[in-house]
Amino acid sequence: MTHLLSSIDNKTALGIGLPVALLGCYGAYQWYRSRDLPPGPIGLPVVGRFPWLDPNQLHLCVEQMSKSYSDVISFRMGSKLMVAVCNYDLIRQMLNDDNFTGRPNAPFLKRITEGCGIVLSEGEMWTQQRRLALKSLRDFGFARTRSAEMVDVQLDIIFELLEISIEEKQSLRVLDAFTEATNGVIAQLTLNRRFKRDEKEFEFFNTTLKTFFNTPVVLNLPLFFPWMNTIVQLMPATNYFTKLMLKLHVFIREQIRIRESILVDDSMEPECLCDVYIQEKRKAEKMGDFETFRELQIVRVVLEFFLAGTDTTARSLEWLLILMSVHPAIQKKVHSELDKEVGSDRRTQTSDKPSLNFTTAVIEEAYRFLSLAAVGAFHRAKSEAVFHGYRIPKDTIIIPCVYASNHDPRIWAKPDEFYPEHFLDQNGVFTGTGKNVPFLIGRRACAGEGLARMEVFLMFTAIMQRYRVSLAPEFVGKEAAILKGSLGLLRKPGEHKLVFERRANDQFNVTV
Ligand code: HEM
Repeated sequence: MTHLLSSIDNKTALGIGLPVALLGCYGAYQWYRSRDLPPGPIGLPVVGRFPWLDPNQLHLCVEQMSKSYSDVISFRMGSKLMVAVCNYDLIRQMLNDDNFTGRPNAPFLKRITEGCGIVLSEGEMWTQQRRLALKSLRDFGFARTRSAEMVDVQLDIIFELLEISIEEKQSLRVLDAFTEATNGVIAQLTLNRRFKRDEKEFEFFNTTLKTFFNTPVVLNLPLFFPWMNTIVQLMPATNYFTKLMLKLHVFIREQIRIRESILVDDSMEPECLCDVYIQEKRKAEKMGDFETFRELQIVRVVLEFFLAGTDTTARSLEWLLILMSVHPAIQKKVHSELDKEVGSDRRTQTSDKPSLNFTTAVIEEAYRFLSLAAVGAFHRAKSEAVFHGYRIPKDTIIIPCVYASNHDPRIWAKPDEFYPEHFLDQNGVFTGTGKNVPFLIGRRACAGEGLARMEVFLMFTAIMQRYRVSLAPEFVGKEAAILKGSLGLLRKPGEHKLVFERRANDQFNVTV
């Protein structure tokens, strides 16, 4: 009997003691792992903070954690240590440090890119490709006259669509029209090609790009759970999306062939980014270097300008029109300024910017308020470092939280309101972009900022010159949900449609 009792006691003791001991070990391990790290919430074994993070509103979760802990916080997603930086000065300091210019190792994308291109590359390869891409785009009038002419061509197409919607008294989702327009601009800049709207090749390209933007999140999970890599590789979706990307590669390769056949003589003036790369490739090969400008490199750079430069710009325009619909008084002030400073017998030009203080402030405020790339693009610590007094281990994933910085009440008078006065002085003069970081800052900042700003300014002002925009009646009252939207790679507005009206009368005619 005594023996039986003592055996029950032992079992009970084991039943309670073992979990307590395991928990104690886990706690001690966590404590050891997180010594000197930025403060932050503890997560669960294996999954880390995943169960607490809403991927559709990740920017708000990060902002909330930073309010509870500090401007620099750490937490785990799966087995990966994440450090989020939520303060302008610290973002600036971090992104100017070469150690934080790495990119996380996303296995799905890495298999496709093989380290080529700009967006995911690192080190010497990245520096070289980025410098050349920026230089060649500047040389073709990047953000200057030539690109402005390309925008004009695209505007004609947008106006055609808006006119049809007015004639047919239909409400409209504008995103597709803007995506086509921004694709058109990039096609001309990178490939010197002007696609026609209904051209089969362009339709295929547009649709494939659009599908790729909807790559399921699960394909990128091995970034946080490396043990999932093999499982994800075997999934049908991986196969489907890899094939899709390779189709885009084939399309760009065909375009490179066309440019190569035109560029027969090396002394010919390059006409687009692709030409510059072809000439550099030929030069390098003459010197025996077959790696730096191998064809995949050119393919990736061109494709990345489409991937990074179309949806971003198109979404900014879509959001701007939503904001004008939700704030009719602000829209009215934009109309008045455009009428007074530009009139109705020509389209706006970039040179009009200095006289369009209010409109420029509205655009800048939209960039801030939206913070389109709300959690930026992830960076990676290339080696262990001390930042702001905290230890940042090698391979930590860095989140430069654009949204938290752009909604920081220490910087912005009304952080959660759409308030163009953030960028105006007492005399109504535009004060400059200040601490607004929609394109991020530092060594890896957006390579297309100049082009994006020019496209958004010219397209938005041209539309405002002609049209008044409002929410379709069935969406009135749903403004809060539309503005809240959700976060994929970029912040998307909630379900909505817009209605356009000609502003003056049917004779209103703005010519180029
Ligand atoms: C409103 C439009 C746009 C926004 C809000 C935007 C925002 C951003 C952000 C936040 C980054 C990440 C920077 C970092 O990692 O530190 C980025 C990177 C990049 N963007 Fe943009 N972008 C826009 C338009 C464009 C356009 C039009 C192009 C090209 C024509 C472009 C090309 C790139 C490239 C190549 C990178 C990668 C830079 C690198 O890794 O070195 N973007 N962009």
